[in-house]
Amino acid sequence: MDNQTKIEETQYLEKTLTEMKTSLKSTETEIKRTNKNINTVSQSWGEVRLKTDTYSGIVETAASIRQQQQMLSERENSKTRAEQRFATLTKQIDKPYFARIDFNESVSDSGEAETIYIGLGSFSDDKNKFLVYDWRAPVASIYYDGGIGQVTYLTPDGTQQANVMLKRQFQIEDGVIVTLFDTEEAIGDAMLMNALSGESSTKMKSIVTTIQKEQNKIIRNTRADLLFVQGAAGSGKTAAVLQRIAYLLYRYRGKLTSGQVVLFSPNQLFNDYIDNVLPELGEQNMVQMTFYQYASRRLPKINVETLQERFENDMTDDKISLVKGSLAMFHALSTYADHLNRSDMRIRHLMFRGEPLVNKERITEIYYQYNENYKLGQRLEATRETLLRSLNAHINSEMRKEWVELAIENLSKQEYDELVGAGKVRIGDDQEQDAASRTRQTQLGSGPKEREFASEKSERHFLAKQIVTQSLRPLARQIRRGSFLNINAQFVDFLRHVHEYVDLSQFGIVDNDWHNHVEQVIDSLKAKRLSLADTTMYLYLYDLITGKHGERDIRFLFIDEIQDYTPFQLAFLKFSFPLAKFTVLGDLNQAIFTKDNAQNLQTDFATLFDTDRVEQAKLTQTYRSTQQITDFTKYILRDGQDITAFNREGEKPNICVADSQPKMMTQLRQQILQNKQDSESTAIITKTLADAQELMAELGDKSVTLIQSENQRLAQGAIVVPSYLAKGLEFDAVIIWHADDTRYGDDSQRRLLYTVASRAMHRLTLLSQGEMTTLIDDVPQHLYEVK
Ligand SMILES: Nc1ncnc2c1ncn2[C@@H]1O[C@H](COP(=O)(O)OP(=O)(O)OP(=O)(O)O)[C@@H](O)[C@H]1O
Repeated sequence: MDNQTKIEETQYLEKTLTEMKTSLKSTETEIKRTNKNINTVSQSWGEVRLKTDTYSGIVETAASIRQQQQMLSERENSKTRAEQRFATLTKQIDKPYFARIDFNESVSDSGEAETIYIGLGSFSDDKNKFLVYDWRAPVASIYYDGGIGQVTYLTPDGTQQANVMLKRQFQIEDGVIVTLFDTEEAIGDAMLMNALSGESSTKMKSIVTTIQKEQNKIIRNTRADLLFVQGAAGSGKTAAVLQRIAYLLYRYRGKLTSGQVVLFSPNQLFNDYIDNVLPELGEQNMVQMTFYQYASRRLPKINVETLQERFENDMTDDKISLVKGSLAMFHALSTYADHLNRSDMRIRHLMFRGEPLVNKERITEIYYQYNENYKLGQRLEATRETLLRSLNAHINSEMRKEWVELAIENLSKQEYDELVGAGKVRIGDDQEQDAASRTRQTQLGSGPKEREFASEKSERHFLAKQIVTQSLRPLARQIRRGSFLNINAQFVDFLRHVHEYVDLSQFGIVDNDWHNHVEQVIDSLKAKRLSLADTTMYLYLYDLITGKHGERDIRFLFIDEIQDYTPFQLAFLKFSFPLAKFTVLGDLNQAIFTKDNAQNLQTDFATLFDTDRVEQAKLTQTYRSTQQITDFTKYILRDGQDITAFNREGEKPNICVADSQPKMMTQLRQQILQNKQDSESTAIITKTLADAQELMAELGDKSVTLIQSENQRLAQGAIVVPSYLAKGLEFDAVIIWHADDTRYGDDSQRRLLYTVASRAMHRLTLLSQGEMTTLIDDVPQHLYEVK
């Protein structure tokens, strides 16, 4: 790079920095000013007069409170905007941009080239001239999509062409240009190499400076309703998708918030691992959860099968898992629910004081008295209303009963005061939910008011009414919650009648096996436990019966590690987020839960979308591991040949065979020490949790952390982690514990072994007791070292 160029670029950087600093100062002043304003408004709360004696007084007070609130929230909004701008600018000042391109928009245009600088966020001077463009701006796509010369790039208005004359990349640190070089490629290998050679950290980083063309397509896709991203381990699926979220938040700014974007991730540790990326890009994190969290949150009284149980104890017959996870089962449940519109709804008595107040026959009659145009949800709503009304009719008859008489006799002074002071109570008054009742209580004040009664009879009448009304209140709540529907019984009824809706023989299941299975499910339901497959079916049935239409506010839904979902679960998510566009990422080779069943996943899921709106993207280049590790791991797979490693050199994977567990332990200790000396973060991956716990006990090394639950935080230094929790994560060095036939003994473990081995970035060690696992028999010997 000649000197003149350096001088010019330094001048441009200095000019940008000066403008940024000025802007930072004025933003700071703006924050101070708004803070002061907020204080003034807050202080003036004291001036709001509370007039609650008369109706007009209450209205007046409410109006001035509202006005005050509005003023406060306007000022707080402008403070938040200023604070956000301040945070972005502070970040930008260190590295205002990372690239420059000179181009003509029209290919034939021979006029003067336009020059733009690209950074994490855009920045314009006080004359509104852009000094830096956001990497997500349409024009910035030129940078990612091609080299020098004619480049076709994607914009929201379709493809555009440009003639690129210069592509320059910068490394700027603390406001100083460290390196700059011109390149002719899309994203130069040198830059990628530089990005990948850094040490791993416990947190994933953003990849904006080195996004690859294939990834850019995924990031900027706005057309597809279902975007399928397939790619080998470490091919940057997760990375691309996180930049995609940042892109979407920018592209639809003002219309889309981070709360309308949901990411389903494989486990909680993974959430922790990726949660720095969006903030690093100046955006707020999307909503992140696991499918387990989503499902179990809705069934708080049931113990839903955890990740560990699903991985280690899933005893369900494979054929049964297959049918339960199938789309056929999903459609069967929908048909079954249609049928419930006509008959067979399981209903419970509405019990009061140990006896049916409204018996189930009567409720069933009410439920089915509405015409056939009613949907299940409407039927439920209408039944609720009728039942609530009928409760009022029961007040008078109950008031005459002996238990009420007794209750009046036994009232303590305090209970009496509370009853007469509480004002008129309606059955529907429910402290948690009824805002009107709260308002009434506020108006009346919290203390009991003296109440005069004309006669003893009217006092008794009043008290009786209060007592009955109060005791019926829990019933009103039950009605509102629809607890007269017996969903458990309904679920079991469906299971018992499944053969009427699905051809079980097509799944190789005989009636008797199914029958036995249903009995097992009933037992576990009684014990308040459900497998994840059953939970999903249960929730879908529940939603159909209660007429839920899903969360319509969510606009984009992302599912990572889709191969571990069943078609049923995916269909349920589509039903639960009906207006969301889906981006799903997966690698069939890493299907550790659903195994072979994952094969039809993509086609099955696609049937739920408009064919025109389904798109696919494939990533074959891997970035995580060195060439040596990728070459080794791809041979563990039977069909891993189209995986190409990014050309980054490292040592060959090493295999240590020991003839006893103590010797294996000695080798483990040596390897941990070696990795520590070489500053390589290490994960010792065991197959199961029991293995991890046993190993920790024997190892007795306080500097090593055991990760045994997905709710733990990732720790610095070496960790021991069971295989199913390592999904989606990466480490400098990986040691696979018991890489022998005792743990990885047959073909069904092939994908698991591939998944754990592909977590390694620079160093991979396999420790075995006795012979190595036969799953590496196909790996050419020159690809590894044996110790
Ligand atoms: N364009 C890129 N530039 C720099 N680094 C990248 C790029 N793409 C991916 N990486 C890095 O490669 C590593 C693997 O990426 P990522 O975790 O997204 O892969 P994945 O396909 O989701 O893998 P897995 O299926 O194993 O979970 C990460 O460290 C990521 O930062």
